[in-house]
Amino acid sequence: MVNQLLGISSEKEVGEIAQLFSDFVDGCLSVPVSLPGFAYHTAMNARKNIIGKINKIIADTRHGDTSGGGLVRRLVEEGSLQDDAIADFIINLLFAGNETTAKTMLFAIYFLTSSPEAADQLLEEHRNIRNKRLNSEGEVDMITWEDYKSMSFTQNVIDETLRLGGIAIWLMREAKEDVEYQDYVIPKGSFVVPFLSAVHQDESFYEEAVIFNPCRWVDPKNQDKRNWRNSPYYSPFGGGARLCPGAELARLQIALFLHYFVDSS
Ligand code: HEM
Repeated sequence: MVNQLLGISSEKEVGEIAQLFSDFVDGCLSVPVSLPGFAYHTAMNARKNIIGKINKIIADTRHGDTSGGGLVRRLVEEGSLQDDAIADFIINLLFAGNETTAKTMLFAIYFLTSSPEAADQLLEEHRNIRNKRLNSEGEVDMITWEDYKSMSFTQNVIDETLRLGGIAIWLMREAKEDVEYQDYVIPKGSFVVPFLSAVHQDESFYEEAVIFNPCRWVDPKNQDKRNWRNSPYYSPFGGGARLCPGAELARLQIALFLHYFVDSS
């Protein structure tokens, strides 16, 4: 993510930003006291440092540096956002796309450890892909888009992980007008919390809903539920105008992580 957004590839600098970012995330959920020694204070300093690094890339771009720079550089070249909006946008993307994807990877491994059959099937899929990529010198070629598209069981594992262990448990909304729902009226201005995981784990939609079973997604009766872009039964990436713009990227990252993880284990 750091590489794609900021165009930074040196391991040392990526590590430094990862640390600053981790300080920032920790402090965002702490008591907001900005005094030395408090997590919030550390977080605000970390945010300032990250913004400093983004501003340097912006300045370098303006001085004609065209090497690297990632999304920041693209945004400067496009010229449609003010500098402070670029920095906020990048921090937002780091925030929205970092923990979510990493925790989903963690959950996938957690669920697989208690489901040896699914783990074996996943391993077989990835061993087959790896064997196909073995070249005549006995080396393994880089994974391709076609390889990714062929990971059908992996997609089942990702969908099942997001169903059972989705990171976005609920969303926050405000009713912009009175809304009638069954026998209720939700008055304009109400704070509404759609509880995604309650739907994802509802026995009336999913048999043995609390069991991790990636194969449920090949069952014909679940096909109409599966489309995460617009299914009312399955929305780990939200829906409508605020549908997660990073969903495809996240799925790709998780699939690649699983590929290299199971292949090296
Ligand atoms: C497994 C990983 C991810 C999950 C489960 C996830 C989930 C979600 C959900 C449920 C929303 C909707 C929030 C709402 O409606 O209030 C959302 C929004 C968003 N996500 Fe993700 N996300 C993931 C990965 C990513 C990645 C990788 C990025 C960017 C690189 C990203 C960027 C965003 C942004 C910018 C929004 C706000 C969209 C808007 O309000 O218009 N997400 N995400």
